[in-house]
Amino acid sequence: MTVVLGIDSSTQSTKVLAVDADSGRILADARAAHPDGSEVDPQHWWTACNQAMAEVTDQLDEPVAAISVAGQQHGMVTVDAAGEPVRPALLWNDTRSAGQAAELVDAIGADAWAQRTGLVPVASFTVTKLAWLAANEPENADRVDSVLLPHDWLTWKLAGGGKAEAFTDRGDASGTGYFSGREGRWLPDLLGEAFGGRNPRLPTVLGPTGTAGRGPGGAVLGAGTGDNMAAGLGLAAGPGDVVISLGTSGTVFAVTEEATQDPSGIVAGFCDATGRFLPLVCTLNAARVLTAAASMLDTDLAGLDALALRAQPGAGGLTLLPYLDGERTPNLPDATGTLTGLTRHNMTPENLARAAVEGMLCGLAEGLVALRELGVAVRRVLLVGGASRSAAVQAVAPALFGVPVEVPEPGEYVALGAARQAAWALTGGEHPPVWPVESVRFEVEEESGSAVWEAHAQARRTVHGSIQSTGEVAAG
Ligand SMILES: Nc1ncnc2c1ncn2[C@@H]1O[C@H](COP(=O)(O)OP(=O)(O)O)[C@@H](O)[C@H]1O
Ligand SMILES: O=C(CO)[C@@H](O)[C@H](O)COP(=O)(O)O
Repeated sequence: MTVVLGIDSSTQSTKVLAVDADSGRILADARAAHPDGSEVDPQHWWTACNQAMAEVTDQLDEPVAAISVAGQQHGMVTVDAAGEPVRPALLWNDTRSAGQAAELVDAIGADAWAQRTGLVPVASFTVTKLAWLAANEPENADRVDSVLLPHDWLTWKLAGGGKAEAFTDRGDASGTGYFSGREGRWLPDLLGEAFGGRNPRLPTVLGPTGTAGRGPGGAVLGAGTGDNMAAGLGLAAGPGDVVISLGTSGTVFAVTEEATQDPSGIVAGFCDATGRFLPLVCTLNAARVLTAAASMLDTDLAGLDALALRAQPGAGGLTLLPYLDGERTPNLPDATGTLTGLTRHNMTPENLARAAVEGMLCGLAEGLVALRELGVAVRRVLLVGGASRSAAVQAVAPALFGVPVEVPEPGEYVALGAARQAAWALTGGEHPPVWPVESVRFEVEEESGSAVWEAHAQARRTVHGSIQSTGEVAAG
């Protein structure tokens, strides 16, 4: 048996799966938590990665032949000439660089950004974080020898760190804001302009089956990729499939043959992990809206589900705009959440729970509309991420998305995608190994979706006006 490891180093935790490369059967799994916060010392990820890997390998009889790491996208990991982090990493959900994002858009215009990089800068993207570092911590900026993403840094650490060469893939590179997905190359001029004329070293970009050296025990290291790209690979998403992930972030994405460009900035034109493209919409507020709502209602996640399922669609007229951590799509980095429509009669725990589920899902439903507008076919939604396990989410999602929803089992598709990439790195060839994916299907049974969605859109217009992609809020 050939054993491969897939590692998912995402915002809240590291998850590791050991998989039989021939059948796709899961042999062992483990997870280790990360600290909270949008600024994190990468050493915490390394500690969690080693802890979860050790737990998995202790359960195996065979050696590990290959390893791939999938990581949360966009995080700015700055490394000095001695190979040490210059400062804690700034994560994708850190909004402090919103001002720099707006300045970068003003400098060359949203159309030029979309054409050159597939993206229009918002605070999540690495390029804006480097601009923030240059403006606010110039001494740290001067010490930066290379800039890596979380998955690049972990792969490099697995290869021994120090003098080992650093690698990335086109999927994760496409989320930096200084990479051209269509041309498959870095854009050092954009990086230099954002980073005050500095041009740090960047990792070598590998193709889907490229290898990044050898890791622990001589295991082959795959290129790794961003967590959303890995989920696409783990699910073998094809035409008509839209993946919606309800993790720390909410993401809506599809795999396409052609690169997309959306100058409105709503859909980011990323690359995928198979040589194709991954148009994606991301919200900052997903699974943690439900944990926050459960805590407010003094219950747990199962209790929140039970409450939400007792309420009627539309939550008796309550609408939650769940911008609890600010928001990226729509681009409202400084927003807070809003609950509208309260009356003495509808202010019940059941309606509050239902409004939290509907509010979170409406943010994703907007992403589905944006993908459709770019010509992406939507025949079914594949729902993954921690909150896809919620019974209330599974019940409410089909009506709001307007298409059948399939929840694949088991749940860790980012780690599974990383494992599949590792197996592909061993075999080479045009296509990754075929592994079966079982799922449970939920049909559209209620007509209530469009009314809930319209109430959400109306609340958004009332509270935030009509929102432009650059973060401007125009009354309207
Ligand atoms: N049954 C559930 N209902 C709602 N949320 C859940 C459930 N199970 C897990 N979650 C939430 O999912 C989140 C973790 O999802 P995950 O996809 O692992 O996140 P990430 O990969 O972004 O770190 C946590 O916020 C957790 O509370
Ligand atoms: O910024 C994005 C996508 O553009 C996020 O999806 C991050 O990749 C973090 O993902 P999770 O930790 O929520 O899985």
